[in-house]
Amino acid sequence: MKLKVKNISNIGGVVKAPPSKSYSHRAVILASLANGTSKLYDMLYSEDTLASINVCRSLGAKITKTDECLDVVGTGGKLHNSSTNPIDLANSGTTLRLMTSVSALSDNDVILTGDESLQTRPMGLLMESVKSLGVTAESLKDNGKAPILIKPGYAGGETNISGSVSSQYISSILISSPLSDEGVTLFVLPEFKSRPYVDMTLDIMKKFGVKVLKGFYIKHDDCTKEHKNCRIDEFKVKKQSYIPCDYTVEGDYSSASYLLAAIAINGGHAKVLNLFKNSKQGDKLILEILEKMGADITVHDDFVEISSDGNLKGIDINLSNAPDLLITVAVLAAMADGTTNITGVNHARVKETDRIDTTCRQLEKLNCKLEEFEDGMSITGGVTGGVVDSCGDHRLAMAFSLIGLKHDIEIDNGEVFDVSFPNFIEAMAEIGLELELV
Ligand SMILES: O=C(O)C1=C[C@@H](OP(=O)(O)O)[C@@H](O)[C@H](O)C1
Ligand SMILES: C=C(OP(=O)(O)O)C(=O)O
Repeated sequence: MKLKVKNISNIGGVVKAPPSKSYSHRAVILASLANGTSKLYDMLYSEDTLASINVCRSLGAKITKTDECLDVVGTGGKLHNSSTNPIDLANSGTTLRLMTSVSALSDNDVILTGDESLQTRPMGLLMESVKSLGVTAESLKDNGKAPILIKPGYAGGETNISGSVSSQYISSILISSPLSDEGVTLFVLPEFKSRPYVDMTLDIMKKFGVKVLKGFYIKHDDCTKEHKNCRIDEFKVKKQSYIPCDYTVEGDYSSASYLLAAIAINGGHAKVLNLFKNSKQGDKLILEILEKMGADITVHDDFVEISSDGNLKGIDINLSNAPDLLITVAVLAAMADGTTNITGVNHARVKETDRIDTTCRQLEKLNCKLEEFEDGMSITGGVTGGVVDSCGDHRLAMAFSLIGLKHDIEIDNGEVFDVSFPNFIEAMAEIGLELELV
């Protein structure tokens, strides 16, 4: 279906950010591993988080959605796979990565797979790293990708992994490690990308009663100024149990980036509720980005206020810790004056799509001047209207719809926002941008 603008009226107002996708995945997985009943409030029910709920059910958690919350009776870490078929995780990289290590706690085989895009997501480093922990995870097509067969058994011990491809591997090992036979010591080798997602993992593990000891070393041989190429992080997780917890999911800064960017591009004033000042989400960086581009941002304890006159300027920005902002920032750049240089996002090439490639190709269709690099892109402001394709990537569909504030745009395969932000159309309408699927 095509996503396009139906009407634009009085851009601005008050809107609630949807619940965090990353915390929703983690909440249901940790509650499923806990010994007893957890109540999860304000969960995101999107295609991706439903994949996590479904796989947790298949592995033995009793999960009921009530009017108030998601009720999860956990397994105490004693998993059993009731599914005789491969478990379909649809488009969700987070579920595939986090559940690969967790599935080794099952007393029978588990096969995890997903849609065509998910079957392109790299899994090799994770499978290799958990081998040293006594976990057998193998790619059934022998290409380092899903479908992945995970055998029972998780001894624990010591292992290391490069942080340069996906932080989800690190979160996966951390989440599963307290339930291994002897606990885990994990070393993360540089460069550690998307680190705030691991901070979020540690944050919610603590809420579910699990302690992780953190340390780091500097390996001075090839030390650079920022230490980013010589820091080795260490995480020590003793054998311990998850304690059930009543947990409320905070708002999502990645999803909120579309709401905030709409105001920045068009001009206007809005309050976006449910965004917390002390959040651990790396995508909070959108606030700094918008401010640097020329919007006025006020951060309150639990909401963000934005004002803009619609005049934005290009900036230099490293998105190594906030790769999900890439397409939002690229669209902001295309609507700004001057040049924006985006760096640090080689890992955005292995997401739902190769996001550097897909974003550049779609912007080119709108006559945007840009240069593509291995780890980012340089974009000079100025676009026309036109027809683009989401390439099946939810963030591409949502970000490109913002161009509709100034130009006629149609996004083919535009319905994919259900992956992370099912009420995207309703939320955008609340701030005056009425979109439709035709
Ligand atoms: O752990 C998570 O919840 C996520 C980690 C990030 O992936 P990488 O660590 O692969 O960059 C991010 O892009 C993804 O949307 C969600
Ligand atoms: C990369 C993303 O998610 P995942 O890795 O869970 O597919 C995303 O939501 O942009």
